[in-house]
Amino acid sequence: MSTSPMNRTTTPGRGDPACPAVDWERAGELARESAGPPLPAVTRGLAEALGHALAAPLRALTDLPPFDTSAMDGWAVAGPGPWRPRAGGVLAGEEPGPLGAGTAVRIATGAPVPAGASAVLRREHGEIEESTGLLSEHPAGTAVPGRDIRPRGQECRTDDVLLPAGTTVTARVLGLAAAAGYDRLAVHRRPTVELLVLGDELLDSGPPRNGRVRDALGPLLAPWLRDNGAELGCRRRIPDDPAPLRAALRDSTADVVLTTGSTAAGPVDFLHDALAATGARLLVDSVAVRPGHPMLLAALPPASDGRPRLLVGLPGNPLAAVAGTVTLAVPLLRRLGGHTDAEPLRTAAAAALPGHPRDTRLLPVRRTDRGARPLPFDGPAMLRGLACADGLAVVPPGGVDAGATVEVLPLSAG
Ligand SMILES: Nc1nc2c(c(=O)[nH]1)N[C@H]1C(S)=C(S)[C@@H](COP(=O)(O)OP(=O)(O)OC[C@H]3O[C@@H](n4cnc5c(N)ncnc54)[C@H](O)[C@@H]3O)O[C@H]1N2
Ligand code: MOO
Repeated sequence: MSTSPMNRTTTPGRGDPACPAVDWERAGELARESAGPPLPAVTRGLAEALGHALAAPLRALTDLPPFDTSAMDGWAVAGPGPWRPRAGGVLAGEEPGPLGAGTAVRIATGAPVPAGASAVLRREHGEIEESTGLLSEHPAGTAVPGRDIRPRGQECRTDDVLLPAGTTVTARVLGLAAAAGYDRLAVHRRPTVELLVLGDELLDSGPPRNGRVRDALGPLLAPWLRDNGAELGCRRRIPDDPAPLRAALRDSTADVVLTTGSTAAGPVDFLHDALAATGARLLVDSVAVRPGHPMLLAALPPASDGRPRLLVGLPGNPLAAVAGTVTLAVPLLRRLGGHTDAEPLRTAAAAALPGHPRDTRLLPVRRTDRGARPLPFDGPAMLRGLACADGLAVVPPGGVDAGATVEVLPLSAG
């Protein structure tokens, strides 16, 4: 009997009626459950904390604003006018002396308001009369007590919880943490990921040629995974040969190994065999979703230091791989990294969204004023629709009528 790969007939685990495809929602739950508790907390400088999840609530280390602050350029005034202006002025960053009743001092936006001041009079509302040298307000009654003063503690008091644990550290969170006095943050360690791209037909540069195609998934997945809190270590191509794949699965020290391709029953689809040979345990072996149904999740034997290791097998067809990413990889990585799950987004369907007879369908859509609009070029091997999309509609079996509500998984702008 020939040993050519074309003669392989084994399809371990697949198409087996005793082992049906997992329901789409359940697949995401299984991915989260397989993560176990989030990875341990570590301390990081602000810039390094970007993309991690907070391991503890972010509590204010100060009142904000930390002192009564001028909201405008003008004069700090004490009591009703007219006022006698004091020499000099108060700039942001200075600590002014107290202001006596009936006097005023020039003040800049952001400067601490002197003790005794009752209001800030904007530059455009004050005038110094040449004859008397006194400052008066226009119109009268402008400098009511508290006007244009941001009172100490207006935004928060020391120890207030500003953000809960599990919040993803974004640029906006870094800004708030710095304002609240932080130099370092307690965050969860990010899961390390090794990305293995399978397929001898793949090219790394230039146009497709001689029956070969470009690797679209390496460039697509690396930033997508980082965006979901992964620390992407190694990204490499594995030849269509069982031995190097087995070695890669055995030797990887990453928390999560992500493979692309080789999930199905083709002549060189060695992933199932390699998992079996490595002693991996299949947790999900195909999901009732289109595209992407051959996706899989497995527990690899632990690392030498005892750390659990998981594997997500993404199908090779590019849109199917994206379906596997949002179904299994993203929930797994976010749970490992300690990120709180986002609330599901529901919106109207701007047009009928065609469904699969039995399985969930993930359909690239663009969110418009009238709801989620399906995009052309949504085949499993296509990326053209996805590149224009800002969401993936989760279309239940049978489809969604125009105007009906549908869940949408948002796609980041990055
Ligand atoms: N007899 C059956 N054949 C197939 C079935 C099935 O149920 N029965 N399922 C189909 C479905 S659905 C999918 S999805 C694919 C999954 O295949 P694999 O995960 O084994 O992936 P490959 O065979 O390696 O590749 C499939 C396709 O994708 C292209 N590819 C792979 N990697 C990349 C990449 N990094 N960048 C761009 N394109 C990639 C590859 O060249 C193939 O064209 O199986 C179906 N077959
Ligand atoms: O998963 Mo295949 O259709 O799901 O390309």
